[in-house]
Amino acid sequence: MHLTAIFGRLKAVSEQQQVDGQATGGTESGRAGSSGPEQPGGGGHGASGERGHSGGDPVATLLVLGASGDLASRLLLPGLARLLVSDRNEGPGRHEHSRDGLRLVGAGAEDWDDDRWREVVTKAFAGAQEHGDDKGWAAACAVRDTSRYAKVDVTDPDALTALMASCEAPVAVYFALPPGITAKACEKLVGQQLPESTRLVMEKPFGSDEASAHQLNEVVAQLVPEEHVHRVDHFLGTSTVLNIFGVRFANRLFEPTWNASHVERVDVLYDEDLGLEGRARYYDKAGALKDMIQSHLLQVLAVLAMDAPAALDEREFRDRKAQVLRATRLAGTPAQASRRAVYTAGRMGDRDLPDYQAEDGVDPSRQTETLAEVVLHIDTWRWAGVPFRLRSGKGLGRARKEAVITFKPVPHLVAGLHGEARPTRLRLSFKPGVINLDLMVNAEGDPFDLEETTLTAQLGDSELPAYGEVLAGVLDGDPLLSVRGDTAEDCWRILAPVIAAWEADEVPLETYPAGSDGPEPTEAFPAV
Ligand SMILES: O=P(O)(O)OC[C@H]1O[C@@H](O)[C@H](O)[C@@H](O)[C@@H]1O
Repeated sequence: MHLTAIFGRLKAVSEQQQVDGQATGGTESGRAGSSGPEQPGGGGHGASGERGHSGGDPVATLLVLGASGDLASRLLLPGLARLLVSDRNEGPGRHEHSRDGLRLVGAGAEDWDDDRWREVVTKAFAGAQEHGDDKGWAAACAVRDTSRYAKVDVTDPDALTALMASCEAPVAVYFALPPGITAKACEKLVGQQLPESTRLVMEKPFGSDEASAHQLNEVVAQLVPEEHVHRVDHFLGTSTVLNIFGVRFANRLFEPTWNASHVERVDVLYDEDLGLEGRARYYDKAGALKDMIQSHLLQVLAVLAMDAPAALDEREFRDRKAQVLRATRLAGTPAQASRRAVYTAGRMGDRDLPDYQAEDGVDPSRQTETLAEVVLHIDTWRWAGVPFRLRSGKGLGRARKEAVITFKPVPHLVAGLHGEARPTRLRLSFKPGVINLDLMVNAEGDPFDLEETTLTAQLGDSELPAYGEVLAGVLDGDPLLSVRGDTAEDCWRILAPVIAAWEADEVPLETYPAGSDGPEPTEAFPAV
């Protein structure tokens, strides 16, 4: 099922609840999303970001800082083009804002002119034409042809605010920049007058530990209200992650069993058959734990484990996610509940991968892991004692990207049924979008023998790629799918003991040949 379809169905409920909330004064309008002051003093933000409501004013200008970078050309601009050619302007979706008249401004340190920038935009937009009709493509072309470029030093607050002021408001400022530069640019903006209703869009990692994330939240809170901050986690924009809502909350079958009484364990796996792919400069400093688990997989865990929100609006949804993450902790000591490994030379598919530590740009003394696993517990009535294992690695033989919910065995197997009753497993595959339900049934031939079978539902292609979905939220002024400030801090807090133990070399760095299934399974880290 598509995200749009899910949202389409749930929208009516959400709107009704918002109406009810307004009528009864029931929206708790003082809830601060992040730590830090609730209403910033220094910035010139307007009051349009009403709390408890998804969606504010649609954005008039998308200002991309870091316009010449890889993120802009490879993900952002193609995602924008797909959004513009899609029929999302006309629903059924969460919002029905028209994006006619959207302005796109690229900015960066390069001495480019408008033509040079438009070449980049043209190239990045080209692939979207086949996904839309003539009207959609005309809308994308209009944005492309009116886009402009500005040279700017983003750490010069006067220059940056002057550029923002030259754009039609509301402006969404997308920091497609390394996190250190983004943080510096934000710090410099404190005390500056920002245009009305400015949105700030920031990529992962948000901070480098709990304290720095907290500090950055405090800086950002002085610039704009929390609802105007979009901390991007593109996994929240993938339809297959969002389809977890459909499975969980639109079926009577699963929700009553979605708890510690019936679930044995939950595994969230993101095994990639990719190597470094030229990203040593970034990846060797991050490693699998910070690159994937600290951000993406904890978000997936939150969506899998949260209580049902009353509505899919930013406050309800993000509150539910935050509750889960606040209750999440490592299931034991780092030595018991975390595992790290690095790939050695091997053959992955039809290519040879060198030893990770021999790759260009890798510093072997850093002991960076290319595979990380952690086991977490969620200390709530719903999940007490259930292990949630998160694992992600590169250089693996098989790309396996799925959440596996393993249910407990039946309490008693009826005498006379032969064979082993293996536990029911629900496997939600992120790529491709497939839902599998492994069940025991009576075998063909002998009706008293048991055998396992799998029911499979193939999910259709999503209308938008993840960055198209992320940008839809940004341009609609809806932070629903972005990470709230308190949650960004919690994700660092959860993994802090692991990071410290790995830095102190208290957990051995194991190895696995590239192209294999990773390190050998153990009791704490079993194969599923
Ligand atoms: O499968 P996707 O959508 O490309 O997401 C996975 C990627 O997510 C990125 O955020 C990580 O930096 C990459 O290392 C990873 O490969």
